[in-house]
Amino acid sequence: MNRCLLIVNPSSGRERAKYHKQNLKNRLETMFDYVELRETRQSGDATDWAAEACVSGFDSLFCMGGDGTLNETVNGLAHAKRPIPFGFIPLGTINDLARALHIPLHPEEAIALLPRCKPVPVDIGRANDRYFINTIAAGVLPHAVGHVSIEQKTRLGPLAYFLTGIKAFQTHAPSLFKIETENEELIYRSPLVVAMLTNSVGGFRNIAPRAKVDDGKIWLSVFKDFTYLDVLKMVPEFLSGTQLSGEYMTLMTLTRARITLLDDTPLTTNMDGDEGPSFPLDLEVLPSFLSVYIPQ
Ligand SMILES: Nc1ncnc2c1ncn2[C@@H]1O[C@H](COP(=O)(O)OP(=O)(O)OP(=O)(O)O)[C@@H](O)[C@H]1O
Repeated sequence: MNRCLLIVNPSSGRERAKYHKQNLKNRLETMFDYVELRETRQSGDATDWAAEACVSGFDSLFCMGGDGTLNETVNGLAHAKRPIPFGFIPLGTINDLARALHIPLHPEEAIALLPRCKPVPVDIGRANDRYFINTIAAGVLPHAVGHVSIEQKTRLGPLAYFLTGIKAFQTHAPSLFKIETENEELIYRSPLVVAMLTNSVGGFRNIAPRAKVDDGKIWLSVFKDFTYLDVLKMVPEFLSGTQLSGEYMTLMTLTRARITLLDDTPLTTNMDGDEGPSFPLDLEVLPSFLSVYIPQ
């Protein structure tokens, strides 16, 4: 018997799950003999249930929620010895992984496509003792983005992050980072460092457009220190979707790195849209570690 666990975060995406969960369960029941629906009540539920699903006889796992729910689910799967294939229905504001994997951003469309989905290998990243599937970032932008309110997200969607970021650059102070890779040790003063596994960051594809979910690489972008005028100059390039030039950032690929903050001023990190681990960061890519249901 084919068993599937469905994890739904009822609070994600302005509480829209209630409109889609039954439709999603019905659709999954056409693909699996048994579908168990569980709704999260608090932070940590999705991680615990995903880890448990891998050892209690479930064959696949689906989740519906925003990037936070997705990251929690990935962390549960990553801690398992043998992670089961998983799929997700995006409900959040940005949904970077869905964008990178061409999963429709509208839940109804994503649900309708499920019978045409197959599990394919996808890289994940480790940052200290946690895992990410999209990005880990540090600097003025992630710091400001972490303070975007639910009201702003509801009113403006992804634009809320963009406008907050632009505003943050006006008063930014760059930080001093040491980046130790497999081959070298680099020192940068930078307002923003982003490690990516996919080509979508904050809904934009300008930083590492050639990144692929299964290329076995972390794409590390270190932004150069720039003035507010530079930021204004960058806006049209950013909105047009073309890759940001070397004038604004240094882009490198690696499989592991240690990033140390050399300043005394503390800096938070943002991992897959929520607060991430503290410095120093030990990053490593785990190539093709998870199987994710993707439309074929
Ligand atoms: N029943 C619940 N009520 C409130 N919060 C919950 C509940 N279940 C889980 N959570 C927490 O909600 C957090 C936010 O969820 P998630 O990121 O999926 O939604 P979102 O904030 O709407 O999406 P996004 O960040 O992409 O805009 C999760 O990290 C999780 O810990």
